[in-house]
Order: sequence, then structure tokens, then C-alpha cells
Amino acid sequence: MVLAGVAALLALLPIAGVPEFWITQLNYIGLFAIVALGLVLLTGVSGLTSFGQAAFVGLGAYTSAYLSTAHGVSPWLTILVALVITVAVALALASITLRMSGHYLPLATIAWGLSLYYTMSNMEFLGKYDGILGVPAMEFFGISLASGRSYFYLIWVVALLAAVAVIHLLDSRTGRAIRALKGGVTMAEAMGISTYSYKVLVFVLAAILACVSGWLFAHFQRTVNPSPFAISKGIEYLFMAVLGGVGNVWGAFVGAGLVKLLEDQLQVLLPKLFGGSGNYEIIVFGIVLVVVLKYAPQGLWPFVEKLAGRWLPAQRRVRDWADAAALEERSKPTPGELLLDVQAVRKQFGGLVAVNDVSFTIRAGEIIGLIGPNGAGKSTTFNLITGVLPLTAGNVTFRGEKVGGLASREIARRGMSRTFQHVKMLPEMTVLENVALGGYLRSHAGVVKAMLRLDRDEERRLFKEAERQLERIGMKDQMHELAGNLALGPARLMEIARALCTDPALLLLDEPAAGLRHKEKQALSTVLRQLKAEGLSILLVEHDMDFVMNLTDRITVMEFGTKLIEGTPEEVQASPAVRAAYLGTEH
Ligand SMILES: Nc1ncnc2c1ncn2[C@@H]1O[C@H](COP(=O)(O)OP(=O)(O)OP(=O)(O)O)[C@@H](O)[C@H]1O
Repeated sequence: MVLAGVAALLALLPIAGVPEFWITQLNYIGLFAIVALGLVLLTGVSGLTSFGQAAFVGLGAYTSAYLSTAHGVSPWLTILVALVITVAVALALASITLRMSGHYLPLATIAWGLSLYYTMSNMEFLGKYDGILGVPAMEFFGISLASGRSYFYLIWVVALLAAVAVIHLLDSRTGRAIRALKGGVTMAEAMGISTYSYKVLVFVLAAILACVSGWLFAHFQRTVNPSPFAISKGIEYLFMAVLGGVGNVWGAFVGAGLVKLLEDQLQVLLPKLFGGSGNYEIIVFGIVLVVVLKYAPQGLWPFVEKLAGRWLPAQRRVRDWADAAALEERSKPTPGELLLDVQAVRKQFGGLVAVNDVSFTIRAGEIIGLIGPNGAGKSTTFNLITGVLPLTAGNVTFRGEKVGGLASREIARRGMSRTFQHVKMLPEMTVLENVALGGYLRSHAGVVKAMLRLDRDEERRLFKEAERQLERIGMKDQMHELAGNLALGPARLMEIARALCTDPALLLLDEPAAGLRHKEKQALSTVLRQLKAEGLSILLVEHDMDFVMNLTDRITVMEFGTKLIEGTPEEVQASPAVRAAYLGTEH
């Protein structure tokens, strides 16, 4: 509704006598916003910082300018060539840079941003620093788009369509996978998501958006030269995204608008103030960026949203999945069947043997406890089974298949699902959406389907399943709450619902009772008992002896990386060795 209103208002501007100057400004804002939109996806949503987007704008602009001037190719075809080149370059750069972490990635983006800029600037056939003149205007079914007023429609139709496509994408199976990138790779991979593939995907999508903006830019300016594609412009694009609110699609528009308007004012004002000419506005931008990062790290969009919230009702996901078909389920193991066989697994961290040839088995329908004092090697064993850590030696067989050495997402695909000692979730998503992330491997819709909203049937099925799992653990009433607002107890339960949403054959819980209050522990215990009654098999890594004693069928006790004893809770409780291990005395 609001979007339709904004679109209608924009459509009226060129015919409502708005001065040419403002139409030109709005054209630039639309062009910049398309690039910043890519940065919202890349930096805001996925946590990958790029200073090099201007180079992709240049690729789009130069490809179209060259082909349309030197070879007379229609701009409607040049965009296809530009996109092919951009995707190829983005894939090549992604393969080199996206495995880098920390500060190396932004540094690498500066490096290739500079390389592409100087490549474009030194090509004879691209006119070197003079660039290409006489780029033809576009036509749309015989209508000339030579004037800024007519071109305005093309720019803003593309910008708004791109925004809507990104909004649709973010609210989809793929979007949840992309959003999971920011929460670290371990959780996403445990849900079956190939984090590297999704990083490449957002990188390519951001490059495509920059390329489209460059293509539009070339036929708007009708001339291209290297300066708008320099690294300083790349920094400015990032500044727009950060200023507007890098976590939100509309932040890209707010940021692009503010930076463009501010830049124009400052370019007039500052030389008057300081005398002489110079890019003084860069200094002001730098200061503003520091202030924004310090006082409003989410950018300005949240303020706009808060203001708008006074008049517009808060939007809640419409519960439209009541009659959706259930998701398919995997074949379940028969009770008593050997489910997990851990055979002499070993993990060495340098000279430290954290797990020393530990073996145990789990049969379908059992709850098995893995306990031991701090540092005994429980979590490491757990990570070896789930593929988070590679085995130094030994093997793990799951449902008759060797899984030792597989990536954790491959193990998840085979029906093992886990929770984490320190809850890993996406705090800005609702409880329901977090749980739906667990259904990733049970669904298929990709980027294009999501952008075109052709994934709604599957989404309804996913949300129905997520709601069912929340109901199973008694959290249905909280499904619309933001996950970040949950207390620790409900957050741990939410993780269990997310793991259940993967339709596991074996559920692995890493210290689920840690940090819980007595009442919360009781609630958790009830849920786990109920899951067992429903036939689920569970491996429980726990520190809390009492919690484990009342729940499990069998217990394996570890100490200093080795298996101390295995037996029923009664046997373990009666063991002097276990008591000594917990009390820290000799045995
Ligand atoms: N990545 C790592 N690098 C080096 N040492 C590690 C690593 N992870 C764990 N360790 C060491 O391995 C040993 C076992 O740790 P682990 O976390 O598996 O124990 P735990 O039984 O789960 O303990 P807690 O109950 O405190 O979580 C500890 O001595 C720990 O310091």
C-alpha cells in the first residue's frame, strides 16, 4: 500500500512541473540507490563489506557505452552482455576473495576495485581517461528516453522493482539462508546451508545491481569516463548504505538521497568557506560516518520507521498456512535399530588430546547422555559427530553410513540435527522464521522463484511445519516475537524446535540446561520426555548430573578426553569413579 503510494507520487513528479534540477537529482538518487541496495544485501544482511562496488558500476557503464557507440548495439542488448561480463568477473573475484575472513575481505575489495578502475582507465579502446563520448540515448518501443524526465521513469521503475525483488528475496527460504550468514557459519551449516555458496550468491547479486545502475548511468549521462567508478565512489556507496541503514532495503534509498543532496550542498558551500577548490565534502562525509557508526549503527532508517510507526500499524506475518500441505518426512529408523555408532573417535589440538578414542552407540528411540566435568571433551566429541570439527582418527557411522569426514551440512542432510551450547539464532527474525530456517533442507525454492513470489506455496508449508514444531514444544504463542527478545530458556527451546523442523532421525543437544532456572529446566525436561515418547532419539551433552539422571536411558561419562564408564543412570550414579571425577578427587 505504502509502496504503491510512493510509486504513484514518483510517477506524478515529472509531469507535475517539478524543475529539471530536481528531476536530475532524483535520477541520480535512483541510480545510487540501486547500488546501495546491493550493499544492503552484501554488507547489511550478510556481513560482507565491499568497497569495490563502483568498479561493477563501471563494468556495466563501459560495456554498454562501448558496444552501443563502437558497434551500434541496442542498449537493451548491451545490458545482457554487461550482465554476463559482470557475473563472470564477480564469480572470479568471489572465488579468490570470499574465503577470506576478518579485515582481509574489505582490503581485497579495495584491491580489485582499484585494479578494475585502472584497467578501465588504461584501455585504448575505452578512451583511456577521456572515456567514451556520444553514448546514444535509449528508446522504449519508439519513445525516446533522451530527456531526464522520460529517463526518470526507467530509473525509478528499475530501482523500485529491484527493491521489491530484494524484499521478496529476504522473506524467503533463500533469504533466511542469506540472513543466517551473519550469525556465523556453524549454525547455518548445521541447518544444511552451504554458506560459501550463499556468500557467492549475494556477492553476484550485489554486482548485478551495480552493473544495472552503471548501464542506466551510461545512457543517462551519454558519456562515460573512469572517475565515477573510482574507489572513492565505492566508499561513497558504502557510506550511503551505512548512513541510510544497511540492514534495510529502504535504507539504501534514504542513504542515496541524503548523500546526493548533502554532497551538492557541500560542494557549493565548502569551497566558499575554505577558499580554493577541493573535495572537502569527503572530510565531512568521513566525520558524519564516524558519528553515525557511533550513535546510530543501524543508520537512519530505524528512525524513519519509528516515526512512520506512529501512523502505520505494525505489520505481522499473516497466518495463511493453516490449510497448507505438510512437508515430506524422511523414513524413520525402527525402534531399537543401531542409529549412531561412534568408533574410537579422537581429536588432537596440537599436543592436547581433547578426545581420546571414545566409542559409544545410540539405538533408535533412546536418550543417551554424554556427561563429564568441565573440559572433559564432551563438546568436542559432539562437534566430531556433527562434522563441525574434523576427526583426527576414528569413525562415525550414522544409519549404516560412514559420516566421519563429511561436512556438517552433509551430516545434517542425513538426519542429524543439533542445538548449540551458546544459543545461535538470528535475533532480528521472529521465532517462527528462526524455526523455519530448520526446514531449509526440506524445501527447494531458489532466488528467482523468491524474487517473483512463486515460492509462496512452499513457504506456507514451511511456516505450517515451523508452527507445528513450536506447538510441539509449547511455544506457539510466542511465534511472532522477535527471537532476540527471548529469555535463555525459551531461546533454547526455540533452538530445539528449529532442530525438529529439520525432521531429524537423531537430535543432538549441547548442554541444553546450561544457564536455565529451575522452572525452565523442568519445562525442558518435560519437552524432552515428550519427544522421547514420540519415538525420537536424542544425544544429550550435559554438565548437570541431576538433569541427565532423570531423563536418559544410558550415560557415557568422560573425563580428560577419555571414556570413564558407560551404563544406566543408576550404575553411573553408584560409580565411585564418576563421583570422584565430579568432585575432582583421585580414583
Ligand atoms: N579449538 C580448540 N583448540 C584447542 N583446544 C581446544 C579446542 N576446543 C576445545 N579444546 C580443549 O579440549 C578440551 C575439551 O574441551 P571441551 O569443550 O570438549 O570440553 P567439555 O567437556 O565440553 O567442557 P565444558 O563442559 O566446559 O563445555 C579442553 O581442554 C579444551 O580447552
